[in-house]
Amino acid sequence: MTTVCVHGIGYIGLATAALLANGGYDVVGYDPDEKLVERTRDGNPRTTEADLREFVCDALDAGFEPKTEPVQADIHIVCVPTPLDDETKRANLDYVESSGRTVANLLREGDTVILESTVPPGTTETFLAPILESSGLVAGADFHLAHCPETVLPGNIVHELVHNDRIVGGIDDASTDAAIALYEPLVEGTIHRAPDATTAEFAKLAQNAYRDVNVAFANEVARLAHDYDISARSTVELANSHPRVNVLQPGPGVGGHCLPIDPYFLGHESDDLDLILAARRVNDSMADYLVDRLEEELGSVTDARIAVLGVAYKGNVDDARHSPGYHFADRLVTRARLAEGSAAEAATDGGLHVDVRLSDPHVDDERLVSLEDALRDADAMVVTADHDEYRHLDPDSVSSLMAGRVVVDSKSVLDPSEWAAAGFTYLGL
Ligand SMILES: NC(=O)c1ccc[n+]([C@@H]2O[C@H](COP(=O)([O-])OP(=O)(O)OC[C@H]3O[C@@H](n4cnc5c(N)ncnc54)[C@H](O)[C@@H]3O)[C@@H](O)[C@H]2O)c1
Ligand SMILES: CC(=O)N[C@@H]1[C@@H](OP(=O)(O)OP(=O)(O)OC[C@H]2O[C@@H](n3ccc(=O)[nH]c3=O)[C@H](O)[C@@H]2O)O[C@H](CO)[C@@H](O)[C@@H]1O
Repeated sequence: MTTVCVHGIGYIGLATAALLANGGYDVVGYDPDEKLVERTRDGNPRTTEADLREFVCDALDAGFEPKTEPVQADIHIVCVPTPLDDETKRANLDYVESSGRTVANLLREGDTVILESTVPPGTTETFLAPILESSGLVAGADFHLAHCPETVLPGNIVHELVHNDRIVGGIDDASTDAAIALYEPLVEGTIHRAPDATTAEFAKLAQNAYRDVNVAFANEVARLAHDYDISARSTVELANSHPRVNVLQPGPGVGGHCLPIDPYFLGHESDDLDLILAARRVNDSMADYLVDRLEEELGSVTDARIAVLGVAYKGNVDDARHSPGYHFADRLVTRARLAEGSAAEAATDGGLHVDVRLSDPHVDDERLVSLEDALRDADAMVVTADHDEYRHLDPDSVSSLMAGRVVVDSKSVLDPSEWAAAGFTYLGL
């Protein structure tokens, strides 16, 4: 039986390991995080996606072994984090480097190494290959090496893992063949053969930058529509009746640990980011824009009590990385401080000058309070994630808790006429 060692069993690695184990491969999932390994081994994986939980439990029954030690294997799959360095806006490849060294120590002639982490163009060939070659083996000649980017959508991972198309790019044809042979029996989507690993890396980043740019377009349209005092939601719906137009939905900004990061990777060895950087700026500025809208209504946010509903980066997920909700809360605090003094004072001022109550039914964080505590005596309610729970909020019950009657619905989850009928000033995007 073909043996596989998946390096990193976080969100992507765990699902990939489970897919392979359920498909008949002999799979070890190596992760240095002892707690993660223990709870995964106990059938309690760190996920709120019910079908992923079941998928992992099936994999454990099929022999999948989570371990804190890596093992030799015919195929090594690297699924480690690739965060963005906030200062330099460059990819931090430290985890890829250390994982590469681990694999180099285990590598045997004829093995295959697949990098699934999202990386800047050129990483597989010019960064990972030399690290693996410290084993004394030569990439292409002695072992196969390919990039196979992951494109699953959080919230729908098990379905997309099987049904999405895949892009596979090896450092040579034999490497591409070896990687395709691994996924082919398990995947129902089409497997696309990239001309090389760098093209596969680039294509993955282009997909995420494309989506980020398109959300930025929707956000700009929403801001323009407001200037004409018309509804962006209706505008987008009408514009999308054209057969070749599909404007996305405006929102409080773009979160998660892919879309706000991956577009910068495209500029790793190039100065030519322009539109893509502008889109990043537009999306990041949505939090300030929402504070502006709130100030237009409240006069000032200083000393206001604001209930922020939803700190997950999008609806019905528990992930709060690069969360628009938290970003909005930070901008509220900064604005309230600025109103109290100079920018220099604001930077050092420990006082808050605004009472921000954060709430989210999906996220586990000690800063969060219950929905009722967030809304009690609040001057305004701001929805920043499209959780299903918020679609069913009853305006009369909310009204009985709040002091003010202002609602900002940045994700279009509420019915504007229903909230207006209950006496609220409804601010949408
Ligand atoms: N989450 C997504 O939606 C998504 C989708 C597509 C691609 N990606 C990409 O996949 C990669 C992994 O993302 P994720 O969301 O699974 O991250 P994650 O943080 O959930 O998991 C990464 C895991 O790697 C482990 N790890 C760190 N160093 C290691 C090492 N040297 N050896 C073995 N394990 C190590 C960590 O302990 C962690 O459990 C990233 O490059 C990400 O950009 C993520
Ligand atoms: C190209 C693509 O599809 N890539 C996906 C993406 O996954 P994701 O979960 O990050 O993607 P989204 O669901 O788009 O959410 C991102 C943010 O954009 C906001 N948003 C979205 C649509 C909209 O109309 N208006 C918005 O405002 C939303 O609220 C949230 O904050 O990256 C993963 C990792 O690489 C991929 O694997 C996965 O395929």
